[in-house]
Amino acid sequence: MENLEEIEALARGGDAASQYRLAALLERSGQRDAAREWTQKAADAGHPGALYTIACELLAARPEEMRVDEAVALLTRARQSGGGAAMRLLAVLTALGLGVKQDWAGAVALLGEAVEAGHPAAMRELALLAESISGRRWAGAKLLAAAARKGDWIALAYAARRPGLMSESEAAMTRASLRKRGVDFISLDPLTEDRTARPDIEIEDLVSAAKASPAEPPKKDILHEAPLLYRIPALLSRDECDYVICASAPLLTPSLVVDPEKSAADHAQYRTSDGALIGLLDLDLMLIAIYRRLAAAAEVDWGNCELIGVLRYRAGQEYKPHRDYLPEDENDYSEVRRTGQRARTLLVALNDAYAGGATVFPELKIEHKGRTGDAFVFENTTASGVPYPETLHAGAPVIKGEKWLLSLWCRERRFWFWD
Ligand SMILES: O=C(O)CCC(=O)C(=O)O
Ligand SMILES: [Fe+2]
Repeated sequence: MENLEEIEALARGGDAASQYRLAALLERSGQRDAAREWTQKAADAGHPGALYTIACELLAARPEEMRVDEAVALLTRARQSGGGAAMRLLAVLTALGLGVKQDWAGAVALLGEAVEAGHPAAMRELALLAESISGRRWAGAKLLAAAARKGDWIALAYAARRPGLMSESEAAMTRASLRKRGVDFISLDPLTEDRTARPDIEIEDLVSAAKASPAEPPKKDILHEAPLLYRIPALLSRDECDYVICASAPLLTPSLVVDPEKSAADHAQYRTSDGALIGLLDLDLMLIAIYRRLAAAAEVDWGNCELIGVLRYRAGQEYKPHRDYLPEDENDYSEVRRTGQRARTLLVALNDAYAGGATVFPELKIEHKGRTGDAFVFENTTASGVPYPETLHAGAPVIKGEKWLLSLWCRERRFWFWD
């Protein structure tokens, strides 16, 4: 039990760690204004956690109110006093080119710093990123195991199914406790494949592996021309798909869609799945590397993409027939004019252990159901933005199991919300 009076006395005495602690306790008991004041005091005293908290608030604002430069200044101060979370967020801003010059290698170096500072999520992120970019499976095993030992739940989920990273009994216990905590959206069953690990790989080598440019997407398999529809098998690996699922699972809410009758975002019966949008503060370098690969697969500039969406359909849930281009009415039209239409849609099957749930195009007589990691891309409009009504499509009802789908809508022109 913490003694609130004692913490408060220390906080009043100017101890930054106690000020930050007190702010957290006040926040938890709903005293937001008092919490904010103590966070500010702790930040003024240079506490990295407090500086990071305020920077996140500045970045969570609506794009036109986002104070990016101030956030970068706070994060830079936090980084100087060893704040791993700040280093990790600076890495994201550097990869995006938001408030700082865009620089992938510089971003990975910042992530490496966060790893050296012992930040558990950064350790898991670098391990999986290096594997993903270099294609060297298991290369990050040792770092992943270290992140798991520090309690990072995503690292635990990966480590518990990789043979040899934990003892059998430890792995079984970990799996049971993850299931109890509701982590049942990815399979925790041990993998059977051979381990080709190089368990001695060092952080430095992982950092340099992760700095490489992403590989070109594999070849496409064209299903229809004008409107163009194509498949790219195995665009993402299973580990990458599970990463997207883990990142979005805590963000799921009942879906919002633009109802074509009302042209307003509404909790409609139109789409009955749950959905998540991966926003700025949810991103990390692994997700950004995936994002860039998705844009390349959809053959659009990354800046033209909307946020990555993830949909989870349970048995009986569906996405009724619809078109992805935006209705040209007063609500959306100025935005459509600025960014262009939703010219292309990219879908990636994040899992495949379910029945039903195909994506169907009744007018084109095309039905698609991907294996885990397969991408499916279709044009919604001509190259000059004229809608193709025959792109009417639906996510058929799931009959058994859960369907997890990544959905990315791509505009004709630049879309980044924070532009
Ligand atoms: O669930 C599906 O298969 C279709 C999803 C979809 O149409 C969309 O995300 O725009
Ligand atoms: Fe759609």
